[in-house]
Amino acid sequence: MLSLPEAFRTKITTMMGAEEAALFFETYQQNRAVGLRVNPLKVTGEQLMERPEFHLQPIPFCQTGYYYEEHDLPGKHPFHQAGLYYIQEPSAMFVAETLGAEPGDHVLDLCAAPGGKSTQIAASMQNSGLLISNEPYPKRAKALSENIERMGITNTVVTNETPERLAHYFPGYFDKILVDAPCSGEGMFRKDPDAMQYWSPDHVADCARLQAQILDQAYLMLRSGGVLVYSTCTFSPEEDEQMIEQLLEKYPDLELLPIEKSFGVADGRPQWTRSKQDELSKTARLWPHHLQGEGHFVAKLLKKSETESRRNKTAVSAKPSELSDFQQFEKAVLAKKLDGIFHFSGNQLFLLPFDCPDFGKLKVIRFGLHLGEQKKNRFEPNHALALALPSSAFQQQLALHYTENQWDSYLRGETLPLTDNIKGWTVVTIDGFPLGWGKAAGGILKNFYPKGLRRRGLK
Ligand SMILES: C[S@@+](CC[C@H](N)C(=O)[O-])C[C@H]1O[C@@H](n2cnc3c(N)ncnc32)[C@H](O)[C@@H]1O
Repeated sequence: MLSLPEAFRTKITTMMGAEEAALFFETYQQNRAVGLRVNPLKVTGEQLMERPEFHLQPIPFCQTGYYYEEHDLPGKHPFHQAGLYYIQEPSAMFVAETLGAEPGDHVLDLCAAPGGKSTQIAASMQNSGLLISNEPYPKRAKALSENIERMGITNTVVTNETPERLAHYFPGYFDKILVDAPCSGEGMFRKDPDAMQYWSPDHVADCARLQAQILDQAYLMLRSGGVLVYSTCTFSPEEDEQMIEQLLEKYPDLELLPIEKSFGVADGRPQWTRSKQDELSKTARLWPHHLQGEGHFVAKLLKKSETESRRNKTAVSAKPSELSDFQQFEKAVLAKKLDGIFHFSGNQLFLLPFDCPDFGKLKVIRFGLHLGEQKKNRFEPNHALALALPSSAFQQQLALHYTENQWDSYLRGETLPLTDNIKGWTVVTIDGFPLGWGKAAGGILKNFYPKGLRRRGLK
């Protein structure tokens, strides 16, 4: 049994009443449910359910979500490295479902690391349109960028910026914005007991102040007719219904949209606000005593007025003469031609979606698909390229199988023996799904699995 902060217990009991509070506290004596979200850019849920290594049950409030059993250890399976799924707390999966991003949209995920929701949003956009996935803390932005890469996402620019600087570049630009705000984390005490150490009524108030500032910038960046989703993983009304109450008072052109609720997803609680207006029950709460998942709050808003947008230039294309080494590589190694804006950042070549804007002086960690590096008179592919395409897009592959040991050696960075007489860049696959690059010469495959991702003792 977790020992919850006393002030938290008292607050919840006052808010809910003794009867409901008892049901709520009871959940802290039970194990939490664990989930993974299948990556539809690469695989279907049915394909994974057929595998004997996994014991999956659908999560009813997320189309691509599944509960797994703890002993399945999906984080250690090579399919994880191949980006076939993202391990994610089940309730968190409801948030991106609510945003409803579609192919062709311009979407901003303003507080995005480590990327659970961004990877879900990009999947629902089927890699078409533009997602800007932002995180202000550099280390967290790096983890976000790695997850975007692992999941084979190509329509996303990862930025490491403050909301204020982004708003300067992108006023009135986005069709959809997600603010999955930094919060007091009350809903994650079971998942992350350390969060209890930081909890205090003052911390709740500090979080609420920061959330209001972030929302001001998100509002500026939303176009007229655009949709803003705000979410937290906390129960405190100051960060939830009261935050939305204040937002609606400050911006009368925002309107709450209904959220489809079933399978235990509950209404927001207007009775925990000053105005008690019914409208606030359109927001959603996910409670651990109502469903198999942790605590979350979600609100969905529509912006009705115009914000003047700025004319963004389009990202700069590489000159045809700069692309000759890449084109030679493309012809020799890939089975299909790539299309989009080819863009150099230093000597790194990226492929951007066609209408991608110029990012000026903003700090960008990843521009769309990282194709590789222009070396002296040759082109070297990036890991991201192996993970973004299906195995059929490569001319040569070394096919590894889960039931054999070689995949473990590959992920540790070892060279692999070859039986075929192949030469040059080769994609390494695990049961047909790309894992990374190798380069064949003299009967062995030199390992190009990125050093930073190599692990010891995966099994
Ligand atoms: C709840 S977490 C986001 C989780 C993420 N959306 C996901 O699904 O994986 C909130 C994030 O907001 C970031 N953050 C903190 N201060 C911020 C600010 N002023 N503006 C934007 N993001 C901020 C935190 O570093 C953290 O990564």
